[in-house]
Amino acid sequence: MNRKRSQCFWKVKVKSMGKMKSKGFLINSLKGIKIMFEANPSMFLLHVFFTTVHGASWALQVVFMQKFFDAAQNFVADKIDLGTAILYLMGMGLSYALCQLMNGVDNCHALILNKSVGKRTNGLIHQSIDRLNVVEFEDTHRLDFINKAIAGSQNLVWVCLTLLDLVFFYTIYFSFMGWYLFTLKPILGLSIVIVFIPCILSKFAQILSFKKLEEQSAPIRREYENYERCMTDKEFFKETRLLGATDFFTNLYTSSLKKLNRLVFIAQLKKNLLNLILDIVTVIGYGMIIYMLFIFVMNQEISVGAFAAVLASIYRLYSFMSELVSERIGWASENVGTVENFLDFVNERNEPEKRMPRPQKVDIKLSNVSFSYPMTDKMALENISLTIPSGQTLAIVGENGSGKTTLCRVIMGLYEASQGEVTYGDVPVKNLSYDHTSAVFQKYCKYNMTVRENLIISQMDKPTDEAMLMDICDKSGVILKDESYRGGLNPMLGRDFDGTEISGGQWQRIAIARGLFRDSDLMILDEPTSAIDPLEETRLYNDFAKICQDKTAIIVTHRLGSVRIADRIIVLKDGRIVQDGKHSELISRDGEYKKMFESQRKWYVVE
Ligand SMILES: Nc1ncnc2c1ncn2[C@@H]1O[C@H](COP(=O)(O)OP(=O)(O)OP(=O)(O)O)[C@@H](O)[C@H]1O
Repeated sequence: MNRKRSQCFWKVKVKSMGKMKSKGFLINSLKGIKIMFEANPSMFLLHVFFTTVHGASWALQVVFMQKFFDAAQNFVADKIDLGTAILYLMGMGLSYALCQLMNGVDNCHALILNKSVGKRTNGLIHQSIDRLNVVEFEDTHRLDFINKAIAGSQNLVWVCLTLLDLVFFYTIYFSFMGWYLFTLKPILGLSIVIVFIPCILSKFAQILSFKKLEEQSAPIRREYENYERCMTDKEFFKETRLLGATDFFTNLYTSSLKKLNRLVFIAQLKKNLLNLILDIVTVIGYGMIIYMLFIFVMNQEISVGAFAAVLASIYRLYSFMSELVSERIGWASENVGTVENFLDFVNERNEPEKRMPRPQKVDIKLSNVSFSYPMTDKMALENISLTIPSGQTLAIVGENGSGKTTLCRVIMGLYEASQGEVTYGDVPVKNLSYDHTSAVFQKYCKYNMTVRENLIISQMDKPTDEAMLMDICDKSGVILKDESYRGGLNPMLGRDFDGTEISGGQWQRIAIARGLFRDSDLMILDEPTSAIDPLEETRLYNDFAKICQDKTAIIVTHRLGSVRIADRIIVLKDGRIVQDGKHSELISRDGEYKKMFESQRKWYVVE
């Protein structure tokens, strides 16, 4: 059948498949087939038709081959004329041509079907990802599951096509051959089955042993891929080169690779030994079948045409059987787990959550809020009670790891509190959408797009004009007349698409401009100024205070020189609020804030 289309997908590595509780190939394939049918019913039915004709064309070829050889023998014996013999020859030629044509049509249509179904599966995956709670991305098991679901969305078509081919191609061909051989001589049908049994068993043994190999080698592969990244990845290689650590990583890489090669070598050795034994059994089996055929044809129990047709078909039967078991079913059974993940993932929540628009000009209230990240018992936030009146500028300060970023995310509703509640007015934040909220994160995105697109992406539906964008750039410290921005708002940023690479500080300013562009009633700056010098940071925060005059604003920073613009400062320590007040109040009391401020005093001129 030569279905080359699946080859590249067989290379997909599925990790920890053995740990997955699978509902099985049949049930998942049937569910997947339903999705394929719904994606494009006419194309799906056309594919079933092509596959059936393709299967039947191989059967037809066997019939025409027998007919032609019999006709040739009859022509030599003067029983039929040349015209009739040529007709049979043409019939055999046409059946061969039909086979090749259907092979091409079937494979090509499978690719087209894959594209069409791919649109639907990608759409389903994107919808499901859009519905995820952000905190789920912090859970590595959950991330693993999502990654497998994404792989499943790509594998679904090929896994389901395996079932369709099994029913509409292989079953048609094998049933015909079984019937054909049995009607010729029952012993022939039986002998072929006997020769195939060890072949099928050995293929299954190989699948199992390679599955085991995949499980054993997955952690080693991750290990050496990590060492390889440390030497070659854009993010790593400069520092690795500077540290002179390339040899160190090369040694680690080589030793992991050795471990992996050893595992693969043992598995390959077993496989080759098994194949050798199998080949011997098959050759003996073939020899016996050919001997039987010879005896039958000599005794005139079967015709010369039947002898030739069976001889030609034995190899094809074997190769189809081997292709079906080791390649198609082998690959499908390895990857059906990912399809199951995909089906589970897209069915998790059928209805998109309906969230209300976020109310504006209301107080934000946190009542006894605690939060812990997935896969850890440690509380990142503990029993936080806080009311942020509408229009207040609140600064959150504290040492590294005290919970500032986590608190911002809980306030925005990106993370749901493990205990307690966050409300906007009277409405729990979990029932609200993210509109009227703007945030610039510590780890902001560097979109490889134009300056204009980098800004307007925060609110695509907002009408813009050049002057407004220029003004926002100005307030965020994006100096468009700088060399980097030749072309004003239009130059492409980032190297991915041959754009201009700008400095870390410039990227941060672009991120701030993006945050400012979005219409918002709540604005959060989670330390987006680490790559900007302190004086420029102070200027930015002063501008920010003016922009946020009628908004609720939350700023997170380590540099206490900037927090004086805030109406109120809270100090976090180990996930708890330890101080709360204005700068002038906190500086006059002994406590965390004063300690932090004193240690930074040398940076600032204190009025
Ligand atoms: N993804 C995560 N999974 C588990 N724990 C996390 C995760 N992210 C943060 N934490 C933990 O939660 C606590 C609070 O982290 P958070 O990032 O909120 O602190 P922070 O005050 O913003 O730190 P920094 O000043 O370094 O940005 C820390 O103990 C941190 O180790």
